[in-house]
Amino acid sequence: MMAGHSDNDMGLPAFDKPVKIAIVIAPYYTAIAKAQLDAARAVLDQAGATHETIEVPGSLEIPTAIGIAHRLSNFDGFVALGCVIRGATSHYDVVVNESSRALTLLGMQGVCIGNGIITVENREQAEERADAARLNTAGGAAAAALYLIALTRRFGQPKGGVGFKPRPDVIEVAGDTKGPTTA
Ligand SMILES: Nc1c(NC[C@H](O)[C@H](O)[C@H](O)CO)[nH]c(=O)[nH]c1=O
Ligand SMILES: CC(=O)[C@@H](O)COP(=O)(O)O
Repeated sequence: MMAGHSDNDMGLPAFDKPVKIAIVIAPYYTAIAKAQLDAARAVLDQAGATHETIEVPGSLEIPTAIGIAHRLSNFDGFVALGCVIRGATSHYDVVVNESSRALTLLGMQGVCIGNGIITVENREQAEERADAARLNTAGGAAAAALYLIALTRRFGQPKGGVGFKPRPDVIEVAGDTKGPTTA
């Protein structure tokens, strides 16, 4: 799986338990969005992940939608897809900088997100990056989300005997340990 200008084909991680992904897309430019969606879905299907698609009006709403879905549902990770093309004002910088910053902040809190928001100067650059047969940035974002999920599962495995084990006859409720159960 190679994407963007990278020459490193890292392949895709393998999973022994199902992976559930949400693709959160801002279809601001419909043809670009379709190409991105097809590219991301192809990679997720190749990895055997299940996925559903959530649409929002613009890229600025993508982080909020991911935050809501992460808090209220049970996705293992997210693929953020959008396309931001510079216009005549500084609004481009707002959309680009704030959407990427918010996605990074969510990632630092442990949310597995592949960022496939295209940020470009013109339509031609957008088409080249959305095309799975060319730079395939959406496929790369899907792969990135899968890698972060694999990393979470790798380090999230139960530790082998490190630290104290709770006594089987004791139920701890929010730090207030109850005595042996009689149930
Ligand atoms: N100009 C682009 C936008 N702008 C819309 C914002 O993302 C946002 O939806 C609006 O400011 C309301 O909060 N969005 C894109 O995804 N791409 C653009 O080129
Ligand atoms: C990226 C944008 O927000 C852009 O489409 C807005 O265009 P403009 O700066 O000409 O208002």
